[in-house]
Amino acid sequence: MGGRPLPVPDLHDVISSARVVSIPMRVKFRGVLEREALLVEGPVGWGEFCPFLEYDDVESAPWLACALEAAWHGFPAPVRTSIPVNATVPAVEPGRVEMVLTRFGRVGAVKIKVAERGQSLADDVARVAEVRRLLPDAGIKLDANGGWSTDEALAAVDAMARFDLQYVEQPVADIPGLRTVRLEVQRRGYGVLVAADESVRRQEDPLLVAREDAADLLVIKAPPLGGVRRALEIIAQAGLPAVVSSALDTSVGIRAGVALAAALPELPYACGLATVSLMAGDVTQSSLMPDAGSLPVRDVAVSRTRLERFAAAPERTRWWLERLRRTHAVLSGVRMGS
Ligand SMILES: O=C(O)CCC(=O)C1=CC=C[C@@H](O)[C@@H]1C(=O)O
Ligand SMILES: [Mg+2]
Repeated sequence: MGGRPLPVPDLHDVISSARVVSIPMRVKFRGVLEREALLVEGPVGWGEFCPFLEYDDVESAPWLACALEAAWHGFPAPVRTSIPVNATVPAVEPGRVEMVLTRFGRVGAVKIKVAERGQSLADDVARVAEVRRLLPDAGIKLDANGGWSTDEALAAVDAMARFDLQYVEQPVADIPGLRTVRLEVQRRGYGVLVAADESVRRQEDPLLVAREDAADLLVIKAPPLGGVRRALEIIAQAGLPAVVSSALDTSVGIRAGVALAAALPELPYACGLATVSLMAGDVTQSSLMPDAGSLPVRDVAVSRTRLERFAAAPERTRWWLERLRRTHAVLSGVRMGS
């Protein structure tokens, strides 16, 4: 698809600068309490390779392409200087919502995790109600990570539309289900939109959801799509509004998301790029954290001291370097951006 593939640097050059970090989370997020990432330094800066641990090498290959783009090629020209961002509230109990929100400072929008395994609709309603109570004017979006059936998704929208929701992200797992939920929510007249996330980033064809008219907007993460340039192409071809979101990365990975959001011709919603606020550390002294609801579009200077402080245990470092070797082999076979 699209533009000229970027050359993949030699494994030796990639591995020689690789550093593995393990950063504790302040709040458990998607089951993760320690976020591990491998950072590489190339001729133009640092890149972050942090596919989730359960991903295989083929699924991880575009994540490496994204890291190598950042470190060896840099980013396309920005069209804006700051990016509006949302706070992200994990599936915590209502009593912890205020503490989580405090970490983000003043924001104009909040994304709330719902449909967590082991929790009920009543738990979701209580969490969303608490956010609405604390922030009466904020834009609210929900993210179910595909955790509902279509009936459950419709019941959830019935129960929570009164909180004035902007959109529900990936209410159900599959594309036909997403389309059903989208059309039925539209028919019920709630004015709540349906966004696709996993149906773009974990789908062999990231454009299928758009072709099937199954979503009103796309939530886009640069790493699973193979980097900023490739993500820009996919968004342009999809022809739908896009919200750029993080992969729960350090400020180095967030920088790629910021570059993507900065290069998009339109940016109608706050982006999910404030997640460094959920972490208890970073690899830079000047983290990409929100100030008055926005992130600046700027580079990130990596601190050697912090790479040391958060260095992963030797066996985890070995595991990541092996993963890097295997993924590099996959990527060299398919070429970046192809
Ligand atoms: O979009 C946001 O507000 C923050 C990022 C975020 O929610 C996610 C980051 C990484 C993994 C995902 O489970 C999750 C998501 O599903 O969007
Ligand atoms: Mg999501």
